[in-house]
Amino acid sequence: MQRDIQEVLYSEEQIQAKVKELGQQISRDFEGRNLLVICVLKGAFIFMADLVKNVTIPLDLDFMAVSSYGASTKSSGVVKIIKDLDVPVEGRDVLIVEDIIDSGLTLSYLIDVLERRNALSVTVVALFDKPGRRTVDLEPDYKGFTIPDAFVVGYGLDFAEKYRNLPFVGVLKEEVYS
Ligand SMILES: O=P(O)(O)OC[C@H]1O[C@H](OP(=O)(O)OP(=O)(O)O)[C@H](O)[C@@H]1O
Ligand code: HPA
Ligand SMILES: [Mg+2]
Repeated sequence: MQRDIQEVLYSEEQIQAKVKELGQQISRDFEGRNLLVICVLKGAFIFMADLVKNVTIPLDLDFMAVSSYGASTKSSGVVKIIKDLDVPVEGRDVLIVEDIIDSGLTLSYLIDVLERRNALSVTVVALFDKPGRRTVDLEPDYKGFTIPDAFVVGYGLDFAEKYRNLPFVGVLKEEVYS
């Protein structure tokens, strides 16, 4: 697995430090609110687990699974809901937890869905932001790292379902997917 990585962008330690910082910020900003944290599966599962351990205020959790990449390094452009939320979002302060914003299509679709369901507020935390590839104008409210225009894997992020279990994030060698 490690042999397929061209370059490590962020180590496990760097990621953990950033996640802690984000958790503390969110704890302060959402104090006294009716917080519902939504994990966007599958990619965000590790980030979500580490993040909520660093949030010190009460919260509810739910999961939504969406997919648009499949076994490609480019978005299909079609965001599919594979699993929907179990709870209504009406009147809730919703925090969407994403591993990465690339084209922005997944997030813009999700924000639209949650707003149409009358969430009180919709906020986004993304660990990685790849602004160079954006096709939809969109900025996360909380961001971990800005990354270059390369396909990355690890810490939940996959290529064709592999590499999610790497504890760091790195650039995948082009020969692996071309
Ligand atoms: O900004 P975008 O171009 O929409 O890309 C970001 C989305 O793509 C990935 O999900 P993917 O569709 O690969 O599903 P997965 O999380 O199950 O891997 C990633 O986890 C984000 O949800
Ligand atoms: O760079 C990426 N890596 C893995 N999954 C992704 N989904 C969008 N961009 C990426
Ligand atoms: Mg994926």
